Amino acid sequence: MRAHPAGPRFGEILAPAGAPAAPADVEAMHALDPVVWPSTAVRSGGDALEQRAVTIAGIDVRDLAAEHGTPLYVLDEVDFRARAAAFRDAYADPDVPADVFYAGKAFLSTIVARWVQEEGLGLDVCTGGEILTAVRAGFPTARMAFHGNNKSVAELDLALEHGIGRYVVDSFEEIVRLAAAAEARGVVAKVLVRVTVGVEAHTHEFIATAHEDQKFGLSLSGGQAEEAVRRILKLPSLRLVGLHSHIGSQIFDTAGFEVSAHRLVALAGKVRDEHGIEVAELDLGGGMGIAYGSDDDPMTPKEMAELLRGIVVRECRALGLDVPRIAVEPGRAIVGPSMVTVYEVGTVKQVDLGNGHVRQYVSVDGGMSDNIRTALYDAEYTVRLVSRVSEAAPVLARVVGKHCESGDIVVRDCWLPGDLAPGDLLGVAATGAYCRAMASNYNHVPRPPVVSVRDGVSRVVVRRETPDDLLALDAGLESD
Ligand SMILES: Cc1ncc(COP(=O)(O)O)c(C=O)c1O
Ligand SMILES: N[C@@H](CCCC[NH3+])C(=O)O
Repeated sequence: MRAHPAGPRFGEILAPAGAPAAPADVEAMHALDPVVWPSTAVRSGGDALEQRAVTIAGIDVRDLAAEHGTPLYVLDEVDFRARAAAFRDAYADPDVPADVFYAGKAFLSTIVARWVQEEGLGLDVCTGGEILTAVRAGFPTARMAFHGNNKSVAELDLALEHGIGRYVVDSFEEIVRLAAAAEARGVVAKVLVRVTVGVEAHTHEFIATAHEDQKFGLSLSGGQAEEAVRRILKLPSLRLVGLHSHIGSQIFDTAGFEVSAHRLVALAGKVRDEHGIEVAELDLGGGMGIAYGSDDDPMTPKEMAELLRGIVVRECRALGLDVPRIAVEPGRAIVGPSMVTVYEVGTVKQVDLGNGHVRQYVSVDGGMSDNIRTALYDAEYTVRLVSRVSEAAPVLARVVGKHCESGDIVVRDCWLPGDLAPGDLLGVAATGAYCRAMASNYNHVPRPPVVSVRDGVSRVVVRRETPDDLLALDAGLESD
């Protein structure tokens, strides 16, 4: 392809220190790496460059933007279901029965809960709000597990009322609260003890959860986990079914899972020795990493399942334990890659970095209110011009939001065509997990909708908030 007449030539552009390498050619600048983008995302055919917009499930993103507005989260149903099914199949070993719970905290709506049910998965919930969403979807409550370090009495009662299948208890206080609530209802709650296994997971500090100095779980090394088992076994309204550990999120290094599985089985051995009972279930949590960029190389569900099964079986044999039922709770690994956020470009501004480089600040119509992950965790994303293809040479760019905050960054360092202009659409890949779920109304910005796409048809999953929705929360000037 020919280079843009006005700009530098492809292949001759040097990136400043710390920035990714510039794309080698027009194709690379527009490529949709299947590792990062949902499975049905492709550039449409046609020779004219403007025809080569991105389609998802056969729908042109320009049509999606025209119909639903921007910013817009586009959820690829086929991709979501395929990932859920891949987890289900990976853990479907007749010799070692296992359950896969989709972690609804990553993203939950009634439609998504229905897909999860139809694909044969269970559901991990951690608040009353998530429970009510799943209940509204008619999700079988026996296939739900209730997590959280500070479940309120009201939430526990709500869960018991709906017959939630598992309670992952996180503190001594919760054991007392849950036992009392179950007793008052005349039911027996099935519980797993959330164990802090003391693993330093290799991920961002804010999303690591099994090292000692944090709020989740009952410490293994401090003896609290064993003490929790003792207390549960004394309470007739609770039934101990298992042990649970979740080491963190966006993890690539399997060593943490291995150590965690090893320590949970060792604890199961101690429980057997002290109480003469074998725990029936071992839940190893979620946290499986996904590719946000082409360099990320996550394990497949199958590889991960084989690894975890292997460890649990081996360790149980060594201790003479029956192999318990295994569970995992992937959230990000199912919904993360299935969603793309589509933004419209507004202001484009150039800033001279003083080192021979210029940075193009590309402002979009959303930002940290629909994706807080870059600001919060230094997360990295892949962005593409999705409404057309451009032959302009790439420029070092930063995609920023519209909020009153300089840290309002969506994609910190990327290369985008040098002719980006207001009205162009950008797509940010792999925004399914913890983006809409953690969205806010900062600066009174209404949260974007989630629209699912399949076979050329789009469907609103969560509608767009309106300024009226936000104003309705304001008590107004009249106090009556
Ligand atoms: C207990 C528990 N299970 C599952 C998950 C899901 O994690 P991920 O979305 O990284 O798979 C989380 C979140 O980190 C969690 O806290
Ligand atoms: N919210 C975090 C993950 C935490 C998962 C819940 N324990 C993220 O966006 O990566």
